[in-house]
Amino acid sequence: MHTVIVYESMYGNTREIAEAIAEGVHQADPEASVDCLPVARADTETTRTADLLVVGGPTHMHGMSSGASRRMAAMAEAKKEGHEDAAREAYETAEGPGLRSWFHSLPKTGHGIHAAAFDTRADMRRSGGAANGIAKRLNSHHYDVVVEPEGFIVEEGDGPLRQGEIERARAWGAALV
Ligand SMILES: Cc1cc2nc3c(=O)[nH]c(=O)nc-3n(C[C@H](O)[C@H](O)[C@H](O)COP(=O)(O)O)c2cc1C
Repeated sequence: MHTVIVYESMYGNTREIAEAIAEGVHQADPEASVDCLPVARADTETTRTADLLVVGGPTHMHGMSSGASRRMAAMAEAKKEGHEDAAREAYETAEGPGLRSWFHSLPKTGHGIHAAAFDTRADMRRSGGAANGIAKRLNSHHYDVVVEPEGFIVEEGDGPLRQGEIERARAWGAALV
């Protein structure tokens, strides 16, 4: 069993959730190999070998991020005093590929392979969340999306994650295998 988790993250919250999901998969199936990769490092060779593909990203403007929203995210961080390192990381991420362009290069060869979508978001009530768009794209690449898209909550626009979300992500990951 080979699980590949691909994430996009501007401020690190989605990365933390992705890593917790990886821990959950590993706890549920210690024999499984798990790759947890930022979108810039997730090439087609890695995804080609997955038996389970999990994809997640931050919610921007009620959906998946765009080039413009990622630049906005980096600029917002740069305005905050004491957030210089986070802003630098966010700018680097904004320069790299987002999930939208990653899906363009993902071969449509998912036939029957299990998949799941998640996002992080600031407010459940206001937002449809990026996970719906991710699940739609997984479906259009012929993956078999086996659970409802899931959202994990960040307390402020840039985090931290709400208390309990790491544990919830671990349990969500464990239930996938
Ligand atoms: C440009 C921008 C737009 C956002 N739009 C939404 C939104 O529509 N709904 C929401 O719940 N959160 C929104 N957020 C908050 C993000 O979801 C939050 O920054 C993200 O989950 C943090 O994940 P990350 O640390 O992995 O980047 C927005 C954030 C930014 C920077």
